[in-house]
Amino acid sequence: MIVKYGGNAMKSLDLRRAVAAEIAALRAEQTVVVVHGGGPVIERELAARGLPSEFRAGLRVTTPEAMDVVEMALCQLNKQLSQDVGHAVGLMGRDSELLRAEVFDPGLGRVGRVTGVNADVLRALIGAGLTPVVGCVAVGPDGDALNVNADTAAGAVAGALNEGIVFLTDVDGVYRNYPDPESRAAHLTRAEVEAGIADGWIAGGMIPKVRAALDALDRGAPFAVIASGMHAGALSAAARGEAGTRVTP
Ligand SMILES: Nc1ncnc2c1ncn2[C@@H]1O[C@H](COP(=O)(O)OP(=O)(O)O)[C@@H](O)[C@H]1O
Ligand SMILES: CC(=O)N[C@@H](CCC(=O)OP(=O)(O)O)C(=O)O
Repeated sequence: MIVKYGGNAMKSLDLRRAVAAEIAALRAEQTVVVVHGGGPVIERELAARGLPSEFRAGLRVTTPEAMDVVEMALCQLNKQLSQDVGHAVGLMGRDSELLRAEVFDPGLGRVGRVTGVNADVLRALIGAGLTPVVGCVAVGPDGDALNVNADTAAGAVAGALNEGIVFLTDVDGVYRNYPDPESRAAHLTRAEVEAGIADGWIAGGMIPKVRAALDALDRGAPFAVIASGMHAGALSAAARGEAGTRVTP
């Protein structure tokens, strides 16, 4: 299974370690590949350098200067997470061309769209009993780094490995009436997702997440669930289909 671990569910060291412990526990039952973001860490490092943060439809406008900061911040986080999870190897998309990408939209700067995943590297690590922990910086056609939204990267990895995916975040799933948790949708079809984006009740960072879920299903993932990483036991409940929002074709 692929676990996408985002910045909102790692805002404190305690939370980060709690999620890592859940990932480690899940590994007793099944093979796990972790794909991570780190939005809040990136924000902090950009702010420390006086660089602005601007998002369009959930994607960070990434100047070459910001790209350096994104890569630096995510590389450090990658090593911390891989240590937290244990028996793991931390990799970025540049390692063995694990994540290849092209420029998504020149207006967003160095933001990437994934064009290829080196699944053999992941399979080799898994075969050696190691958990891959993948940071969402890809290599572009020019050999330079591209900033890929971590949900998008995780969806592409799930598709390439034909494995199911759980997107961990700070809400219990997709709410029909955000921020009311009572309005969580247990299931959403592609048509409902598209309508939700068009009508505006799926917004901001939830847009790349639902799109990545659909993309993962299109590429061959057997299931895609968006769930909270904020409560103990949430990951295994989501993996069993007992929590979160399951996106279906
Ligand atoms: N319909 C919705 N249901 C739940 N969350 C939503 C919805 N629309 C927008 N959101 C926002 O999406 C956020 C999750 O996306 P994001 O902040 O990118 O998370 P992460 O950093 O965990 O990837 C939620 O915290 C919430 O603010
Ligand atoms: C292009 C783009 O938006 N890249 C994201 C990559 C990190 C990420 O996605 O982190 P979360 O999973 O914590 O949101 C960014 O720069 O914030």
